[in-house]
Amino acid sequence: MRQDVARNYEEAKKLYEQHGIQVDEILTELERIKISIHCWQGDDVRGFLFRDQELSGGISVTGEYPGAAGTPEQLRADLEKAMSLIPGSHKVNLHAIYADTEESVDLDQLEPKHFQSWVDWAKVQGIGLDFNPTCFSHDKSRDGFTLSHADPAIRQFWIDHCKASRRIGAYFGEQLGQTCVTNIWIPDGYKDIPVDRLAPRQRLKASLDEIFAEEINPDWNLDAVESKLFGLGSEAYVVGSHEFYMGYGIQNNKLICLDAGHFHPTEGIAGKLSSLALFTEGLLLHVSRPMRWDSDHVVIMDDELIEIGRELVRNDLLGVTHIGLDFFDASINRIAAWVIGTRNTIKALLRAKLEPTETLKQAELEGDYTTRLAFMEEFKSYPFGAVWDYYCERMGVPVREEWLSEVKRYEQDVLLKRFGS
Ligand SMILES: C[C@H](O)[C@H](O)[C@@H](O)C(=O)CO
Ligand SMILES: [Mn+2]
Repeated sequence: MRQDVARNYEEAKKLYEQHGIQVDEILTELERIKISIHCWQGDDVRGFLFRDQELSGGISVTGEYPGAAGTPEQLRADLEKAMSLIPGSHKVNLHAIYADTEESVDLDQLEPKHFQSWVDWAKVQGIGLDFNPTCFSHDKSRDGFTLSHADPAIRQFWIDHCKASRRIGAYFGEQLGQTCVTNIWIPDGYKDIPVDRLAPRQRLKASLDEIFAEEINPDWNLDAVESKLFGLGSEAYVVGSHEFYMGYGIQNNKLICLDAGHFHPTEGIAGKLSSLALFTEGLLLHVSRPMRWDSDHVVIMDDELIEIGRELVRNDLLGVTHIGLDFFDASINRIAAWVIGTRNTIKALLRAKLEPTETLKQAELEGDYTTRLAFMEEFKSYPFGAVWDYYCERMGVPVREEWLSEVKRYEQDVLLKRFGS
């Protein structure tokens, strides 16, 4: 243990302990929190199944930073490098297009065997896997509709893909001993104002009912549904809106996924957690950063992230919340993107845990809003950074910005040597 890090930690601890905040215990709790790291930051959401398909579905990756992973082996190596710089043991979130197979197989025919290399790898890493059907970047989603498509044959293709995805998720859960969350997001929607908003939603509801009809052990797989307000090309209407999935999820006992970029530009998700928690058995988050639109920028320590951390901690929601990341930036080193976004997410949780929650709640209850405001403001400059540094050192990952030189070295030794970089 580095002496400067240990010394700063001891000083910080004294300050927090004056307020009854048990820092050592908090660090033990922090170790247990898993963040689901999204594989798609590593290759700009291209996947391996259909390398010639353009990214579609109203999402977009911009930037030409060299070194994107081009094979499953490269993507896994990059994830390993990122995870070696992030404290704790986490999960990796896969999309169906990341199947690792020589077979030419379409989405509706996917089986667990097409992901065996991922499972083997996850076992070696000691991590869990999460999963997502890929309802975009495919010939059958070219007109922007999938599970709500008016053509029953196309709809059936996507239903079968989602059914296959749940079985793959269950296989992950069973093999790895960690529940897999399989999250359904579809891009379906209209660019311009529709006449019939109801019929596509009726079809989506019927498709979901068929997808979820098969009973799957909830210890292996949990289903989630992800809403959206608008996308590129679906500005006027999205079938799977927040209201739609909130209703569906509550009625059918599914996790409701809140993506931080899927609401009105100034609308945050933090304030929604306490309401949803009262009516659902669990939540899934896609921690992202919208900038003017659902731009999926790398997560930074901004007000929204701090507030999400606080809501999870203050309301004791960490036990029922699956925290996933969802951003993709190709204008910077992709491993750095993972490291920055994941470290920030964990750091925001630590920061929230280091607040005097009981004191704040008591002050609020007593109507002493002066104390509430004073404490909230003063704690913003308490030395949580010293606690974070100690946590990183204790977990065997680089302290502060020291991780960056590792990433730069990997870029020189590995990323820039990749074909096409
Ligand atoms: C690739 C992801 O599944 C996708 O980003 C989805 O979760 C989403 O947020 C779409 O806007
Ligand atoms: Mn998302």
